[in-house]
Amino acid sequence: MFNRDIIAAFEQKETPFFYYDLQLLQATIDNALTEADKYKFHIHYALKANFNERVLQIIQESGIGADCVSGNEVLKAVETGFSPDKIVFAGVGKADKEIIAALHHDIFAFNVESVQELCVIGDLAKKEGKVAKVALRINPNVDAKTHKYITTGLDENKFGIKTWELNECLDVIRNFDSLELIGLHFHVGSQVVDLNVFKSLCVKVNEFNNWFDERGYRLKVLNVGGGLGVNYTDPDGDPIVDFKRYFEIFDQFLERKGEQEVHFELGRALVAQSGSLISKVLYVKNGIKKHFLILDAGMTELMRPALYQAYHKIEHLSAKQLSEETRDGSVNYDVVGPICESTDCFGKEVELPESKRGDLIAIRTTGAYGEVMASKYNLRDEIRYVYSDEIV
Ligand SMILES: Cc1ncc(COP(=O)(O)O)c(C=O)c1O
Ligand SMILES: N[C@@H](CCCC[NH3+])C(=O)O
Repeated sequence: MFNRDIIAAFEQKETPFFYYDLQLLQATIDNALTEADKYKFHIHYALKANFNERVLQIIQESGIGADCVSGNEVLKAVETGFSPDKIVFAGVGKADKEIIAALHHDIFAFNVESVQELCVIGDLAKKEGKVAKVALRINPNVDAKTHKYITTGLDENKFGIKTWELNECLDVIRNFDSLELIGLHFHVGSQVVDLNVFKSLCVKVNEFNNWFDERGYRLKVLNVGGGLGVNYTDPDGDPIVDFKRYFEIFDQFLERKGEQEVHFELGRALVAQSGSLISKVLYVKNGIKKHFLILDAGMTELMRPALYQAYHKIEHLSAKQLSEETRDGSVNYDVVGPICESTDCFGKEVELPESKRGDLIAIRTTGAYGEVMASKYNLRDEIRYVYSDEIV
């Protein structure tokens, strides 16, 4: 991803910053759309993964819809130009003002997460003189086989409606003229790399689809959520995920009835590989048992390692500028940030070329859940970013 010219340009920039490869982003989107179009599948982009202005603009221009989890994300999607009839609003704790804002924008659908929320949306829509289109988010109890902190579709997770509450949901919907049931929504978790998980999800979706059909509800939309994982260990070998296989699975295993639409909410798979966090070595600390590389980026820029012990590939960019002969040997470093927390660590015992103050380091696959999860802790600088078309 990084040639000599790009690295030379990085050397002139103030670090840390997020670098976005917009060409890779475009290629990823194009590939996802090509594969989804084969089956007339609809893609919504999960804004929570990254709402950087230019990233979002490119996604909006591709015609993909928006999956939002807050009133502000709905507003951001509208401001960016996503058509309201392609905006869905999910989230386990929608506040009244967020629901009202979404109603005013006549969004495509609310993905409803509880019986109580259904009543609140029904009430608010009635007061606003609107009909809210709703999809019921059912917790399918499918194990996403991912990190326990990012699994969402198990009975013990807070998300979605439990199956034994579905009759009650139908009662509520029948009681409100201001509610229109348009579909079902599922999401099993994030960073799912075992595609068999999606086969199991399809089986569950079919069961629920039948359940509703038997009760006279031929639903317009089956929304199967997102969660498709990316390759964190080999970002250059595997820059675009296998959308072909992913969508094939849903075509093969999902039993659509009549004209039912299938909707996806992809976040990470669309944006993760196009982002890298670029940082400089501030200090090299050689201890008795450990060697530390202290970077100018920390958990405030990229929280995933501290939060989920997530792996991100760490690359020594300055060494790439040197010829083979002039490179020093390698050292195992704990690569850490400047934040006043011991969990502020990007990787332990990472084998890297022997490093010095000022060397450039790239932390890869940070286009998803990087910049958006940044914090001001320790009163850190605002996040900086650099786009590929600004430097080449
Ligand atoms: C309901 C819902 N939809 C979509 C997504 C997007 O997930 P991902 O970035 O894993 O594709 C998430 C996050 O996991 C989610 O909770
Ligand atoms: N933020 C998480 C994923 C959560 C996805 C939203 N449900 C991550 O970095 O992997």
